[in-house]
Amino acid sequence: MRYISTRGSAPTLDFRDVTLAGLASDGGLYLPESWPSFSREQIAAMQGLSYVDTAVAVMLPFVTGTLTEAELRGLCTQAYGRFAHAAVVPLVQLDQQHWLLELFHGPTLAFKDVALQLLGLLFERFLNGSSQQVTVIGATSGDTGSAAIDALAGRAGVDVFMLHPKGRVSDVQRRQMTTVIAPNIHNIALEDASFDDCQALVKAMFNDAAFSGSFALSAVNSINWARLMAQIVYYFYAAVRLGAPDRAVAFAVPTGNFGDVFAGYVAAKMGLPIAKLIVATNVNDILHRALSVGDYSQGTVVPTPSPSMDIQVSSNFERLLFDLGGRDGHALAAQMHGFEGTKAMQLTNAQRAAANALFGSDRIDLDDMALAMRWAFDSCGQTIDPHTAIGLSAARRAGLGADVPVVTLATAHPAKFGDAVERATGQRPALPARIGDLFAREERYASLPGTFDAVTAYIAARAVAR
Ligand SMILES: Cc1ncc(COP(=O)(O)O)c(C=O)c1O
Ligand SMILES: N[C@@H](CCOP(=O)(O)O)C(=O)O
Repeated sequence: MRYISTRGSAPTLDFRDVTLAGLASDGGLYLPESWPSFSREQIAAMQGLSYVDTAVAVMLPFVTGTLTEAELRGLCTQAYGRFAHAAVVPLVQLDQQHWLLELFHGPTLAFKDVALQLLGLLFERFLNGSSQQVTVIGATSGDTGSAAIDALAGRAGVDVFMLHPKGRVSDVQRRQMTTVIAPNIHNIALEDASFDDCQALVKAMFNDAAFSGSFALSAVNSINWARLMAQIVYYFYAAVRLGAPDRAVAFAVPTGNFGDVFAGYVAAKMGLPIAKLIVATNVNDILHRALSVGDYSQGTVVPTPSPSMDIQVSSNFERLLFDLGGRDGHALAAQMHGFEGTKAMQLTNAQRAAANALFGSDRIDLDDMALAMRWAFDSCGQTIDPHTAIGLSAARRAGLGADVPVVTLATAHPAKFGDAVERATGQRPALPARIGDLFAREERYASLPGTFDAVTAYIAARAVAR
């Protein structure tokens, strides 16, 4: 399998190089040259497979030429062996129509572990025996950071510089990052910044020839193709359990950077019958505006109790526009450069119509988020986190036929957002025993102004030059 950039000018890469590369050298994002596809029989044959076996079946076409099936199986077994639930990602039924897919049983209690546990092992494998020293730069609104740090702490050949918006992640999220005291982990709290500012700085570092020429930069955000690849798996895993390929299933996805739901789009391209992908945003609603009225313009980020979705520039939307628009990289590069200049972009009618064939969207405010948390708690006995509640609220008012099963992706453990859960339900979820001492651990991080010069100077003083 070869990988091409959404902006049409970067070299095509194999799976190893695309995993280590992150952002493409033309500023675009990599995706496969073509989508692998499964027949109905191949999807039916996934019924009853374990999570690891499903992962191998779904991901093998993407790694062909770089990893053998046995190698991929070994990596998946190791990655998902660290999950605290035997099913890895259990499905929980809420009522006749609604299910939760619990993606938060990994080491850092969020869905990011599903991809980042594997990515950490891929880095180790691809760097093993090479003298290459990779500098990972990442941006986080709370969950990517801790999952990446858990996956990469102490690994040889990798330094991690993780930027988070100071004061805009939950205390549990911050401590999950800043209490990992390993020599290759560097947490940076950006002052007066949003996640979008952190993400823009990461992209600026990749796009700065002098800086990116000095270090072997790599990414752990969902701009890295391997992140999305690992997330495609759970759409197949859930859907076959609910009747696919004979029955189409809908998914409601709490969304920020459009990575998780783009993985669902890829599953559909690969042949999985998906009735609808419901894009659920909080009041930071750029994706809802884009999908409902074509208005993809960057608003000001408003801090909310679902901080991981406080995002107003959704990186992976570029991948969707590329694929929907006939994969014309040069046309898309012009459209994206326009957006980067004006911070606004109107989708064409053709782009909107193509997107609306599969996607629906909704914007969930604080009251509706709290109502969904209460409904799950009072009527179904489930404690859910604010991000999951936004997905569930959108799922329940999507108006899908009663015969369509709707799976809401439960993206984080409720204990990561104890204050918001307690406000909505009156109960404070306990931290799982494995991180029960989180608030007793020492924290270490740097606080920096959110400028390119301050951040690059900090990194340059600590990273290993090429
Ligand atoms: C708990 C949680 N839910 C939802 C999201 C949104 O996912 P995505 O950015 O892939 O759309 C994130 C962060 O990305 C998250 O951490
Ligand atoms: N919600 C994320 C931010 C988006 O990051 P990505 O790695 O999925 O692109 C976070 O919690 O950090």
